[in-house]
Amino acid sequence: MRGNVFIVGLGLIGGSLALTIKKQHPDVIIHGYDVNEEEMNKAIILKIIDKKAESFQQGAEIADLIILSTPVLVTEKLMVQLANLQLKENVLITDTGSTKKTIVDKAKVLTEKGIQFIGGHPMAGSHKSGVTAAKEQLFENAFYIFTPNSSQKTEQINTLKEWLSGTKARFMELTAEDHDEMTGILSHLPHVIASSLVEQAKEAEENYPLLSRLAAGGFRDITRIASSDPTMWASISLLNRDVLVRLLKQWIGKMNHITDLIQEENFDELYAFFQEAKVFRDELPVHSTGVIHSFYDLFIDIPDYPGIISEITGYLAEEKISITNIRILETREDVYGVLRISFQNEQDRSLAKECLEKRTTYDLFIQ
Ligand SMILES: NC(=O)C1=CN([C@@H]2O[C@H](COP(=O)(O)OP(=O)(O)OC[C@H]3O[C@@H](n4cnc5c(N)ncnc54)[C@H](O)[C@@H]3O)[C@@H](O)[C@H]2O)C=CC1
Ligand SMILES: O=C(O)C(=O)Cc1ccc(O)cc1
Repeated sequence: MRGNVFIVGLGLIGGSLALTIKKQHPDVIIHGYDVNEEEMNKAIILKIIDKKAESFQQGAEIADLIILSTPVLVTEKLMVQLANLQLKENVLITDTGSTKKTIVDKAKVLTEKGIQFIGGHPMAGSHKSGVTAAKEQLFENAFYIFTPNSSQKTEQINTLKEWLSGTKARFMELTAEDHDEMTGILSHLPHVIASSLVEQAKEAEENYPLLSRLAAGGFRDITRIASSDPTMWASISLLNRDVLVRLLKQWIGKMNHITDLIQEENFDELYAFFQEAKVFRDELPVHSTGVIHSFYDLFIDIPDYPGIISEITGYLAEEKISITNIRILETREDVYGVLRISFQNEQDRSLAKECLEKRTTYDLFIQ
């Protein structure tokens, strides 16, 4: 592909898409725009974009492809602005927002003027934000959902898929309604719950100052996503509010029921509740990279002795397996610690697992 790609919102998602598009289509010029001047400058320094647009209008008017990767409430406003600009005749516009129904509805302001808009949502990411977190492999193997309207031609969708082929994502088409219902269940509701668990712990810390230090294991796993950007999540909660409010009421109903079971000391029904959840959770596909999975992490139960980390990284280095991050997750009361090593992709993680299985006796696991 050739031409000008204009990316608005140079954060984790905009930056990562810029990298994948440039890699796949080296002849294109990637123009970037962000209200935060610092993010734009970082994007240039890190070679994530080729040029800073002089303004939203200037970047939009020369573009063949426009990608809106801003918080969803902002995206809707930018769509209205785009409808009033002199865009190229065949420009294709897409977004990356985590909600789709209201955005696709808003697209009428564009389609009425003959401008093509196809809603998009790369369902991979992380709790990190900003252009410095951008990476080329972010979307590899993840689902990338499109929510075209009924009048959109296959040719336009195929053109968008071609632009985005460097993501190596698995493209899927859904209605905006189905998209918002499923992401509500898998992503938006869990985010609200994760943040509320953290809030509850924060309030309890006044009486139990040791609480933060003890927060490990399960609590950390279930609340990781509470570290995500608050502007992004407040916007998502408002735009998917009908679905989210319904899901929250359903969840509160379930929690009331569980509360009753606990109060009644009803072991059998509590057992059934935990058992059903375990069976469904255990059967979720492990290697998929939907909303549920976003990292290529390998966890290693290591003995706590000096030199252990260099021993492990040494084995990986000898087999030329690169790592992107390394962290001791928790120091437990017993002898073992858990080392988490992150890799760029599934292949590197499998090679690492094989390498360490061969060379060590430590327990390895993938979440
Ligand atoms: N973070 C994630 O894991 C995922 C996020 N998304 C969606 O992608 C979009 C972008 O998310 P992230 O990249 O994570 O956010 P981010 O916070 O890393 O980046 C968003 C960028 O938009 C910029 N921005 C805000 N208002 C603007 C405006 N009026 N004009 C130009 N730039 C503006 C911000 O300064 C920021 O640099 C959101 O709609 C989000 O719902 C989709 C999939 C995953
Ligand atoms: O960090 C995680 O696990 C996420 O859930 C990332 C994420 C955030 C928003 C999306 O719309 C899709 C993926």
